Amino acid sequence: MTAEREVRFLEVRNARKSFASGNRQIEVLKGIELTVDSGKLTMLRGRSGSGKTTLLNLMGGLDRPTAGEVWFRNRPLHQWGDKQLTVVRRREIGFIFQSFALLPLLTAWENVQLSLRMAGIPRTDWQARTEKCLDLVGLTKRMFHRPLELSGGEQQRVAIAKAIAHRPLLLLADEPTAELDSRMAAHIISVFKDVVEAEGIAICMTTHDTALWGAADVVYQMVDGRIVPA
Ligand SMILES: Nc1ncnc2c1ncn2[C@@H]1O[C@H](COP(=O)(O)OP(=O)(O)OP(=O)(O)O)[C@@H](O)[C@H]1O
Repeated sequence: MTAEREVRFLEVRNARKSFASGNRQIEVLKGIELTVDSGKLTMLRGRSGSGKTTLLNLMGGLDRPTAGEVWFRNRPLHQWGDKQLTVVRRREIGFIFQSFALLPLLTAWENVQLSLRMAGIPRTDWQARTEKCLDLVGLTKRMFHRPLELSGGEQQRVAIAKAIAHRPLLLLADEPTAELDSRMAAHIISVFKDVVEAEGIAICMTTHDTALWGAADVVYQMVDGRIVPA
């Protein structure tokens, strides 16, 4: 009898990723083992070039490993084609990148609403969900401002509201605090903790900001394409 495998929310198993550089292959991920759970804030720390973004891309189905496995809710993303990955990304995953990715001519409200429209959420749900998400990130009073009328931290909070609006189960954030001062960065992390608690989702973010690690439920440290004890 074979033992049943415990199913985790997101599992990366012995993942490798190489890129071609001229006629050489550069191995950027060298056998990554990692799990991410719902209701937890997970941080990936490591120097620039250690492979954090490459790993995040595998976890979010933006790219596939050269070898190894990525299981998301017990489904093998490493075996999936582009169409299936696009569907899972659109429905179940939210992304936040370093640059805020807000549309400059739209208000905070309109930016969040746009992501509901893109995700195919029924129009009748837009108002309540937009209000809820902007409230969760503490921007109720500024929801009719355009990005340029908001501070960097406020813009990033709009980006969070936008990324969680369609109720993803997993939120991936690549250096979400890199362009913010330490006070704003701490605020963004407290918003992440509120989102984890209020929505019960999993958040995995990369950061090299030492001051933030203490707020994580789980920290993985990356060195040169490998996970080492944090
Ligand atoms: N598409 C690609 N083609 C070739 N090399 C790549 C590609 N993507 C990433 N790399 C290389 O892989 C290494 C790791 O990059 P990655 O962006 O994952 O690191 P990182 O830890 O996120 O760094 P940073 O903190 O600077 O964003 C780098 O040396 C980078 O040049």
